[in-house]
Amino acid sequence: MDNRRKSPVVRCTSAEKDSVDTYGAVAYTSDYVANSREAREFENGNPIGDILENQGIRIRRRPPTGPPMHAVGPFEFRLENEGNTPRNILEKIIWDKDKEISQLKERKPLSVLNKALNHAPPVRDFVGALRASYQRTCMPALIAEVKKASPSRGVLREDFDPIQIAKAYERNGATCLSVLTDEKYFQGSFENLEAIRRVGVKCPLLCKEFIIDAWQIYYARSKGADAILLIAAVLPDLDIKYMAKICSKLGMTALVEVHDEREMDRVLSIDGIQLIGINNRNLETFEVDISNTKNLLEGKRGDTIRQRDIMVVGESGLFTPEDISYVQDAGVKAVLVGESLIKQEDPGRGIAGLFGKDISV
Ligand SMILES: O=C(O)c1ccccc1NCC(=O)[C@H](O)[C@H](O)COP(=O)(O)O
Repeated sequence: MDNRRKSPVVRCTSAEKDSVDTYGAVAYTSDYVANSREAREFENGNPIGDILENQGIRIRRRPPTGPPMHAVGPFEFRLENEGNTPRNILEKIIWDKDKEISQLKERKPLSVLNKALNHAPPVRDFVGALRASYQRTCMPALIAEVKKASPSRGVLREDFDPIQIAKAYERNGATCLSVLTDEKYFQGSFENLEAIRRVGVKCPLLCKEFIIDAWQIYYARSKGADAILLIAAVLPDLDIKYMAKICSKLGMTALVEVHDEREMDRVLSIDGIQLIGINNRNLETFEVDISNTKNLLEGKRGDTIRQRDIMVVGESGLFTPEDISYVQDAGVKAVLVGESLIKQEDPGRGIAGLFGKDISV
């Protein structure tokens, strides 16, 4: 029997260690540390950097070397390290998130979070609610997004009251809510998530975050989240597998987001994924094209999804009843909508406008 995968000690070459640090594949502290890194080393015998490249992951977890600016000599000339400039907005968000999480983790280590989990509100069945809604209405279930601002559109709504918006969404037929928690780029917060649950909104809640560390899943649960987002463009397969496992242990749902064929194929090769989001927005360029949903659901991919009864969510750029019909015809059973609702004078009523009818009945 080959016991190597069970060994608790894994030695990386320095090149491997550098690429682990740069790409920052999840830093675990359990047996999984050994197993996942080991698995990575053994997968085709390649170092981590090559494995990520093989999976088409271009987003680096942190700058390759040193800080983006550094001081030189006694006069403190500041030099820009151009190699350390993020290649696109998604990479910039991830680099900032990485720093933010290391600080948060120091303040609230897992031992502290574990205690908080005992006081968290009970988990609601996010994917179950979407399935039930689709079966009941034969229309895509709505995940309505509580979103104040975004990097592509700036501030979407000045008079932003997350609790009133969440209540209005629920009253007007949303099945689930997506709550942005990133502060820097979306002006969201975990306080919003907590408050929405605390005031008695019953819709299951998706914590809309850039998850790059398993710690964030426990944190989201401690704040009342029922589901989290895993972005395939950012996370290697092993991270998705591991994080999806943590979700199911906590009773949560993982919404695994893809944007292109390659990401879809990667996610379909992972066992047990129940909910896949197809983002019509390219997070590197901000281009939005709803035909992306249709393209990714054509042919064999669509067949596999139907055979496995995977629920697909159409995400971003949905504004009209025609858009909803278009993605439904393509095969989605749920939609995730932010901008087109939040910009309405009455975001709750905006739901009837989006679907072309009142869906609260
Ligand atoms: O919305 C952005 O500008 C954005 C930029 C970088 C990363 C993620 C981003 N958005 C996340 C989402 O995909 C959307 O919030 C969500 O799908 C709703 O989209 P929309 O209905 O178009 O607001």
